[in-house]
Amino acid sequence: MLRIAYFGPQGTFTEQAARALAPGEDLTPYETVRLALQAVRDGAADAACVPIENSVEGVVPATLDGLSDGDPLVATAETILPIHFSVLKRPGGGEIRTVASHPHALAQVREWLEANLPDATPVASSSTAAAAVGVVEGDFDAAVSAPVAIEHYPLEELATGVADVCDAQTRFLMVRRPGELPAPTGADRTSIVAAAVNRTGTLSDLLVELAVRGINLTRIDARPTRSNFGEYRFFIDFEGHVAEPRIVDAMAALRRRSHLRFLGSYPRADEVAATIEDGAGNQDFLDAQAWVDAVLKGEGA
Ligand SMILES: O=C(O)C(=O)C[C@]1(C(=O)O)C=C[C@@H](O)C=C1
Repeated sequence: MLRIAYFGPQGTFTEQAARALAPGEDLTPYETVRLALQAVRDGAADAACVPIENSVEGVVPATLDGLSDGDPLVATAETILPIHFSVLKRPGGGEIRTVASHPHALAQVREWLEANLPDATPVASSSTAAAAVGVVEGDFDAAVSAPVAIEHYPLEELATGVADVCDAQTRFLMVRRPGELPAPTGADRTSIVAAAVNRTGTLSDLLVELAVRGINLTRIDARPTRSNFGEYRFFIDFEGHVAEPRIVDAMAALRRRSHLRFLGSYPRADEVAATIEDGAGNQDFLDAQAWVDAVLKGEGA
């Protein structure tokens, strides 16, 4: 049985994602994303499930920083969950003066809180489930939690199906120590982080390497390097798998232009097939390479 670390405690959306990605495996909650990733690096877990981006609030900084620092880890799978919340309180309970949750969750229910609990003070907690634990322990009066949290904690629902944006989604990754890659499916995503020198055109030079090969971006984010003010790392997701000739070509070019870390090639949860531009398909790259090989052997021109 695989040992799967996940961003917990029990009852987070991430636990739900881990169950979807690794059904029947041995799941262990860790209090922070960093600790879940560390468990994989230390060998205490075979893989970790962590949130990466939300359609309303954007990226999860702890995950980006956790993947770019420390020993390399690579994503082997992703899943996307619809996000709507339950607001939980102690049974009976009294006035709701504080309402706690993960900052991403609070940001996704801001309008609901203003309309329904205008006098309650929002308080940030390490996860949606940590907020539920805090309510059980009397630290807060209510928690904005994943619907499954009610199964883990002796709380009652003040409201369910809460979301300012009704079709909000969060994407989660399963990451491991580098090893065998998942096979290409034709509907894959590749994730990288690139640090380049601070000079005019650096970012555009990186993006051009993808654009000229007809490779479609699915996400780009910048995070500070944390060492030199004003220096950034670029987290780039694009369509395709590193085992494809067109992606190999792009990765080699990016590697020449930046300090590059490969963060994985894995099947897309939405199964959207990669866009292939005319003349930029894998066979086009293979044919071009075969032509160059023939030239080198003196067999063609
Ligand atoms: O706290 C949780 O339940 C999580 O799994 C984290 C997280 C996030 O990081 O965005 C996941 C989904 C929701 O968007 C809110 C919180």
